[in-house]
Amino acid sequence: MGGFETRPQENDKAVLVALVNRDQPEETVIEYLDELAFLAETLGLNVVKSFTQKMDKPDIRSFVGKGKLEEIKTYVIAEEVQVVIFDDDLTPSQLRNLEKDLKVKIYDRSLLILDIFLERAQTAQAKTQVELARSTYLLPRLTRMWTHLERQRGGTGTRGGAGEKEIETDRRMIRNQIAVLKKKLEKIEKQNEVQRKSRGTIVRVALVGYTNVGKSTLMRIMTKADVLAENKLFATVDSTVRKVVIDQIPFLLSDTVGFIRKLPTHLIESFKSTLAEVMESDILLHVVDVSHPGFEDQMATVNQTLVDIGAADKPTILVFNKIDQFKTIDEEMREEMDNPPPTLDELKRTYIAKGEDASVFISAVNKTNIEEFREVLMEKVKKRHFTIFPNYLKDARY
Ligand SMILES: Nc1nc2c(ncn2[C@@H]2O[C@H](COP(=O)(O)OP(=O)(O)OP(=O)(O)O)[C@@H](O)[C@H]2O)c(=O)[nH]1
Ligand SMILES: [Mg+2]
Repeated sequence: MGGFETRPQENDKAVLVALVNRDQPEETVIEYLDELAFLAETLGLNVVKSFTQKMDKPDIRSFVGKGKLEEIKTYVIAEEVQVVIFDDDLTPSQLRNLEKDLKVKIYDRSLLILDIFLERAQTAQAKTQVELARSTYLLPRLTRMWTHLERQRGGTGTRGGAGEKEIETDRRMIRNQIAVLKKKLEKIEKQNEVQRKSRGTIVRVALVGYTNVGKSTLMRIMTKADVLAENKLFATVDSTVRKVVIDQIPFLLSDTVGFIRKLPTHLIESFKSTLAEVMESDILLHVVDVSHPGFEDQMATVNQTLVDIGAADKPTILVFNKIDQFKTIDEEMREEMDNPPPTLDELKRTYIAKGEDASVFISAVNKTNIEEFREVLMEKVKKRHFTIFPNYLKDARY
């Protein structure tokens, strides 16, 4: 049959390609590649190898240098690799050149994330948002291959290479599609706004955090609701809001899409309305996977994303999750190391000393310290609640 499908097939063989900064430590590089592999595996791909090149800036023509490209090409042919995934966004011309040189599906980080979102989106709103972000991303990147792919996807199915004319027709089609999606989204957003307003004044708490840290698991514990939690990146793409009542005080708890490094900007842009739950909330629960070696980087990414969406100044509780998985290095080894990683106790002391935010250390899966977490949360919820309703308990009693 020949031809390519738009999206990689389950179990397609994939290789990863990333640039390494001269001053990046080895562990960071491994972590970043692991994350890219996790993204690819979330989409069902079979990652067989990764290539890195020490370079501060990508090559204008082909992202990696000539020699590295040859090396990748040799491997791709020998091992019958079907997809090559680049860790950074490719420019339209890099994409074209790489397609020409490697003759397999070329993906980049953004497109991978967009496709995961596309697969995961449940509600009409999330679906429309992802389609919009994806179309906006693809518009300047239409190549002969993509045009061919998108046509197959849309069922128009032209066989053989598409010409410049067809690319132009497809551009027009995608532009129209973008306009339609935008209108659709506006309509959905209006409905949602009405819904959000009709909830009245009630304290609103939002779970935020890097992807896969345990937000949905915590949501499930707090609400006993059936929320999907999975060891996959971006298990949650839609927002869920539930009412919780603790100590007679009601509040709304929302679970939403997780953040990640280099989240495509189009995606943030089109997810702004989903993130409205975060923007309009009174209190943030910033969940952190403390067992992840890069958790502090992840926290920085989350904080930056919160700044980007204008939600950085809210009262926040840092919830350090997965303490059951936290790896401690034994004393003897620790003494021999120049710069040993902190123990859990040291971490606790550091974050308590920082003191701007409340912090708790829990295991959502083992339900460790959940009581303490509830107390810290309720203290903040009550404070907010009584600012909104100074007479609440009095009214309730009499
Ligand atoms: N060991 C351990 N695993 C946990 C804990 N909490 C959650 N997990 C696991 O971590 C994985 C991700 O959990 P989720 O609740 O889906 O994470 P999330 O933050 O909602 O992830 P996204 O929706 O993908 O952003 C699942 O496999 C959970 O079972 C914990 O306290 N300890
Ligand atoms: Mg989730």
